Amino acid sequence: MKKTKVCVIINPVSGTESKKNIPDEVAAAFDQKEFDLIFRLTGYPNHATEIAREAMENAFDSVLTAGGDGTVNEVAKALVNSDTTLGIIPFGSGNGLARELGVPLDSEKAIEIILKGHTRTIDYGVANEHIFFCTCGVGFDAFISGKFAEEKNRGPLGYFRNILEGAVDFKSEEYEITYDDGELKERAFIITCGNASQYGNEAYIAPGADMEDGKMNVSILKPLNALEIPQTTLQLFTKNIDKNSKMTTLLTSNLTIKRSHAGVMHVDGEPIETGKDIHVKVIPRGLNVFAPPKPANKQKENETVFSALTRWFS
Ligand SMILES: Nc1ncnc2c1ncn2[C@@H]1O[C@H](COP(=O)(O)OP(=O)(O)OP(=O)(O)O)[C@@H](O)[C@H]1O
Repeated sequence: MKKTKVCVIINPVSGTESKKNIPDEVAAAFDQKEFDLIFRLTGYPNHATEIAREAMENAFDSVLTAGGDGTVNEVAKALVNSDTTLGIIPFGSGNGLARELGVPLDSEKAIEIILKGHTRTIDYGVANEHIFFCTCGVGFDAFISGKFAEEKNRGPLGYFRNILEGAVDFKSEEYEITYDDGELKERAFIITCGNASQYGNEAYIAPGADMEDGKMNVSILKPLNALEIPQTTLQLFTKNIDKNSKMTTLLTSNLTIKRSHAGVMHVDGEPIETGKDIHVKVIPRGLNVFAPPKPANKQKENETVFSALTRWFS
């Protein structure tokens, strides 16, 4: 019988936890009579894309990634529109795609999900030729992603420190936005295109987004004053930010953002320098990924502060 070929890509620097036991954990879980396993460590940024492309060209059935959203993005963008399935063993700081798909953050349970073999085929987005799976955008979040890229502490504390420091330096810009049903001009603190509903870390910037609807939810948040920040932060973590009076939400498959000068945007949390104009589109159902079945009613459940805190600390 032909064995199933599985390539496991490990990013040794993502997140805060050690990955040294991952090869043993995966090798113990997969029956070697059924699976051919190879393990590869990434040595530099974008190395994961090269490894995943090689695996795809060599007819690997699946590529598993032990890393965060940056590594998942690097692997997944090599696998789009192919028969090779992505598996996620979350080891990042934000783990946005894993959380969005209901993949457990515990590595043993994530491996179980992969072994169960249930897959989903999700949409992905392209922003000026850069592929994303969760979110891309401009404004404060892109500014913070640039600061976080230089941060040594990759955990949530590093994020919080950068957010607090960034709030002092950041200036909102004016944008012209064209989407499927019209156009608008807005000064914005954040413009986020959500294929997924969250950035990662359960921060729900686009609570209504669905990864299988062929569309993105665009969240445009106007500049906030100091008194509005606590409530907006609470709404971000309780899936209620779409109710904020400063938020406009668009549902679209294409979007153009024009700004007065070139600058940074983020793509799945990674900062990228790009031009004045940003074109974003959704490619429907382009990535196969191991995940638990989608809940029957993926209507967003609003959360209480208590349930959000429980999720964070559990
Ligand atoms: N050997 C390496 N040395 C330095 N950087 C690497 C190496 N291998 C991969 N990278 C880079 O590490 C970066 C961070 O990885 P990743 O995004 O997976 O983790 P994270 O930022 O901690 O998690 P998350 O994106 O979920 O917040 C990626 O941009 C990737 O290109």
